[in-house]
Amino acid sequence: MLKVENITFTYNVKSTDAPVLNTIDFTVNKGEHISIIGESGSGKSTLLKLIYGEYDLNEGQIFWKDKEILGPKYNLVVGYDFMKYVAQEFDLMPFITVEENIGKHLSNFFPEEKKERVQELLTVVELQDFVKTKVKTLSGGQKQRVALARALAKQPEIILLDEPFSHIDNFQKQSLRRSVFAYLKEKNITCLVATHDREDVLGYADRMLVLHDSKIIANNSPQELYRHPELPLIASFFGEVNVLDNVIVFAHQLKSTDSSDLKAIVLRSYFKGHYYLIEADYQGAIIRFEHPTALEKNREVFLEEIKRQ
Ligand SMILES: Nc1ncnc2c1ncn2[C@@H]1O[C@H](COP(=O)(O)OP(=O)(O)OP(=O)(O)O)[C@@H](O)[C@H]1O
Repeated sequence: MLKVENITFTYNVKSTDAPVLNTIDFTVNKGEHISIIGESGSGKSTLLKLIYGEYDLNEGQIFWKDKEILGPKYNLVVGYDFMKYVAQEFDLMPFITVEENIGKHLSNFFPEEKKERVQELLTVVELQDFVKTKVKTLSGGQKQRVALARALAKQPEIILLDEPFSHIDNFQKQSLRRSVFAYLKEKNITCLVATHDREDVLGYADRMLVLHDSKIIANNSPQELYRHPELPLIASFFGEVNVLDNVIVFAHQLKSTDSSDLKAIVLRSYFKGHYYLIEADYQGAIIRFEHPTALEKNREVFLEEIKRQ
């Protein structure tokens, strides 16, 4: 189990700046999949780096099982064998092949096993055709996949992923995500994923931690946070949000009807695939709802709320 106990961290200890993270406290069970979300600059990467032991904490402690994770003040070499961290910058060796990068820390005593292991990992990250390719010739997305495979090579107990699919194109993202996350679950590897992308979360995360103003403002399952978002910030992670009479209403919970008290004037329609997102003026403020077709500007619409599914 990972225990993060009341940690506080400031990059510049001498400054009077507010801490980047303030009394952060949570636990993660073995094999659990946690998503860390929050606006840009909310401290997601910093939290992963602290868990990895890259910096010294100002206050608090971090434990993996009974082992305390310590920063550079106490450790000559950053990091532990049981934990891997895949940063946004991948830190690969450019002049050797994909195969050599992934197998770098695997034993050479059993060359057949090593080859099989590398092959297995290349399948997980869907990079089978690039075994002998030199890393420097790969695209950003391909490098990101090599970094993922390398982190998995020695089967860590816990893996920290910072925006793991940010460089992968949309054509491959879905299937790669399924493959990597299924692999982590199957091997019971605990994972913490910092992300902006709700597709990385929904369907995969057991729990979401939401960071805001240096604190954790929510720590719950995606289902629970979707059904009962306490703040627009949390709700907006799941989709377009309106606040009507202090109640959070998703755009997909509003539909047009023949008449209602909620009268709005259409401003703009956005094509979204199987629906249009309509932006309308409601009492001088913007309201957004979903509609099967585009609606012409200045048209009057009446909206009603449908229950959250
Ligand atoms: N090495 C550093 N030195 C000083 N300040 C830093 C350093 N790294 C990050 N920060 C600051 O700490 C805060 C949190 O940054 P962090 O990268 O953890 O946020 P994030 O939530 O991961 O952001 P993003 O979603 O944009 O990646 C930001 O205000 C950032 O400017």
